[in-house]
Amino acid sequence: MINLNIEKTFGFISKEKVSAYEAEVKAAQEMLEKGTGKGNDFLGWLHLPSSITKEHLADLNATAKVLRDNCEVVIVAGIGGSYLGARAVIEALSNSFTWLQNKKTDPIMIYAGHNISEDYLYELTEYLKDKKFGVINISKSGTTTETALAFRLLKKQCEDQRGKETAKKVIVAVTDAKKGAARVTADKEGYKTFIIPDNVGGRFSVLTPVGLLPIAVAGFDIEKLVAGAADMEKACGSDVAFAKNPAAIYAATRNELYRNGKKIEILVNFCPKLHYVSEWWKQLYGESEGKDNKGIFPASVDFSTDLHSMGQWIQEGERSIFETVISVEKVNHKLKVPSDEANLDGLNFLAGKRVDEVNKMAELGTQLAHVDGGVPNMRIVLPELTEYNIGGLLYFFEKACGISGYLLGVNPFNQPGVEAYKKNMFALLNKPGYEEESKAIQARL
Ligand SMILES: O=P(O)(O)OC[C@H]1O[C@](O)(CO)[C@@H](O)[C@@H]1O
Repeated sequence: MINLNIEKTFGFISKEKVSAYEAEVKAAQEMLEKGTGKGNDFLGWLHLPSSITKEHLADLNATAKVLRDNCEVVIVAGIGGSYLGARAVIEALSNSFTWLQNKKTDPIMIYAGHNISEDYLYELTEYLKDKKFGVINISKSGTTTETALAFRLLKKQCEDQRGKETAKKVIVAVTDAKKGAARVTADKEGYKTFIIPDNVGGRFSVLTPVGLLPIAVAGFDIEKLVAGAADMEKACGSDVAFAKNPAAIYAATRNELYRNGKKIEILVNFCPKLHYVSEWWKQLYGESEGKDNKGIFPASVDFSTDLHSMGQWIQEGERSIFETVISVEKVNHKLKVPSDEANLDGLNFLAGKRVDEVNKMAELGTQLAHVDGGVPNMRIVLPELTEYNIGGLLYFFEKACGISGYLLGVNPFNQPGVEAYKKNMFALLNKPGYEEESKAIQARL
């Protein structure tokens, strides 16, 4: 279970002011529970962990086995909420170099449909030429251009390379029950499909088949992931006292910081495996809160890597930021710094120490330096990188996001702003149905 510490924000905001959010948070929790707030048709994530059945997990694991048995590479085609959650979990739990090892017990997971780079797609299709590959096509709307484009290429290549019958077996669709082109194709081709519930938005969908299927295919235990999320659902429940509820405290603290001019939250890790947890978190908070000309800007850094690039800005730039650090208490492996008689690099003062001890001192030193430099600091401790803990972390962030959005006074469950670029792109590409927009945009060029 995670542990949240907000002590190092108290030089900047007061404990009393955070505690004073209790009533506001209670109201936000009630809006979520009773479905009386904005975006109330998208609350399916709220009690999702505790409602996932054993049968559903067994169905996912059975499909994952088909892909694992028949594929050396599996492509997860999706964008935003339709790939970030899966990638966040898979990368957090994977050996950093698995994909380079010769003896593989799990399929290589590759992501596509999250960009429109011709080089990326060309290089991917080239790489796949001699591979037994499968595809998980993930799109809630079933019409997202980036994903549909990649899937068109991958479907054709899979059928050409592996034959239509095998392709049918190794292509799985995760999409809406009825709507969208991905559903039409899956039904027509007879693919195995999983449904994304109507009332779960993309960025809250990691615990639906959107995240669970790829995570199971990659070889991780989705039962433990869901168990961790379910325990966190309890720990962050509306019946848990404000002071003991981590989602409530996190939501209150970040809103109090925002109201005091801290407009940017930087999610920090000291473990590169967590890079995609930050990417997932950025979409979750960015799409949920960045609207009506309001919202904390969610940013992220990987330390100590980025201390050597962004560290200067964070230490001495404009004081409009705060940090939320995810700290992993216990690493998976042991590696000690060797001693060296010549000591040419002068590192013998570290000899015999675990590498993680050096990392932890970098973490502590950074926290003290940044707080001294005027950066409020929250700390989330994860006991270990396991399915259970990651499941808990993801649900914690989701619950806090729902509360935080209501504290901010926005609808945390829509994303009208992302349509603007799509409309222009379709107009520029002369998509049927966009004739008027095409004319108007051409006149502006
Ligand atoms: O699952 P879909 O419908 O392809 O959408 C992918 C992503 O695109 C968005 O709809 C934004 O356009 C996100 O909210 C979503 O996670």
